[in-house]
Amino acid sequence: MPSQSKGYLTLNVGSSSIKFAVFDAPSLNRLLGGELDAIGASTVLVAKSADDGTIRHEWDSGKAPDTHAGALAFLIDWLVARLDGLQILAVGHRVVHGGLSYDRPVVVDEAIMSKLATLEPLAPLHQPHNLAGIRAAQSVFHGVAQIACFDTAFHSHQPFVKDCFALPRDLYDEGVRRYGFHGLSYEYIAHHLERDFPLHASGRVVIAHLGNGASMCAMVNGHSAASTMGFSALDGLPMGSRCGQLDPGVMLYLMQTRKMDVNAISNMLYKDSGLKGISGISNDMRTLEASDEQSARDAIEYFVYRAKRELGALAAAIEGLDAIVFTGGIGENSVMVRERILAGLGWLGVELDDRANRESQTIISSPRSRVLCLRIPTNEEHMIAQHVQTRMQT
Ligand SMILES: Nc1ncnc2c1ncn2[C@@H]1O[C@H](COP(=O)(O)OP(=O)(O)O)[C@@H](O)[C@H]1O
Ligand SMILES: CC(=O)OP(=O)(O)O
Ligand SMILES: [Mg+2]
Repeated sequence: MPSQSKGYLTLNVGSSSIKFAVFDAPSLNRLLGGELDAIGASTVLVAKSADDGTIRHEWDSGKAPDTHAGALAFLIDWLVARLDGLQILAVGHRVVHGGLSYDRPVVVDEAIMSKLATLEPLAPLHQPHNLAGIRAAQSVFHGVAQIACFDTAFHSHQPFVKDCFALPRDLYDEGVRRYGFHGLSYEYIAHHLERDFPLHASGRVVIAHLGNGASMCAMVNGHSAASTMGFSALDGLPMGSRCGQLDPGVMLYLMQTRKMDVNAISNMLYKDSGLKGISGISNDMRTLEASDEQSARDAIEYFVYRAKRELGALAAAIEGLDAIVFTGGIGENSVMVRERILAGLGWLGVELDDRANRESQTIISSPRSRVLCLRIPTNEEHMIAQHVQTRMQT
């Protein structure tokens, strides 16, 4: 990396991955970026430098960090060794939950850290790791601004009916509402659409962010109008290891009949459900697609079924549909999942172009399709860097 220059570091700690990138300031050209993928299963670090050189780091058997904390500690050391004199002006962090208080990026201080920690129970697979990322960066980049960018911010300021639950009203006032997540990803896609598909960007779009965490967002004129995720990062679509939408009666049953306590239920819903729970094999779509087991097929079938169902519901919520965008680890990479979801949406005017889908082109619908279907890789790190730069300039 060029010494004497200045830049921003961004950290995006997801449920199965830690993505990172270093950007030059003020151009926001990416100097280095990559991810630690499949944390806990078969952690691997893959990164790309600005000249497109690929760097791959694998560990000897049994030596790979198998927790987010271990992966983070490794990554920070690894990054510092590669900065080569680059001055980090600020570090931007994806923080999934901003609660009622934070609807835009903030420079964190101790009071904010404490407040964000109170939201950990609403996103236990993310929020503690997001805050650990801030602590780790603080300990290496002394005195450098740590800026939290929130997944929830893109969905904030919805009208009452869109973010309430039909519960006693005082719970709403206390903050028990639908927040929605993956907002940095949706915001990035919204900008991309505005640039490359302006007509559709000003219309009604459903973005399917399908990764280890999965949600959909219905957008009207570039603004979030509805999301499948709610109060916590559990609701909506089934995910790698999270249940998605669940009848609250099941929770009562687990407590009353199985006598399960909060920890046991939390572990089940966050870590042992979704694709992993149904298949009994893996949370990872790659593994399930490669498996011949019936339970793996069941898990994929349920994922596709719920995706079609939620897509239909969101199209109804925004009274029509002009475009669908696939993004996230599954949305960007699984030809089969995209094909199967779209094959069930002919009634909405969707017509897939098989070849374009197989080739993972940007436009994957046929020219006759009434709804434009797109595959657009997300870039939460770039969105964070944009927020960081804006925040540093104000
Ligand atoms: N080539 C692929 N084919 C199918 N699914 C994939 C592929 N690559 C990644 N995935 C899926 O994407 C998930 C990771 O999604 P990603 O959005 O990067 O992660 P996170 O939710 O942790 O941010 C993996 O767990 C896996 O299910
Ligand atoms: C909110 C969420 O589920 O994030 P991720 O997809 O990164 O796990
Ligand atoms: Mg993610």
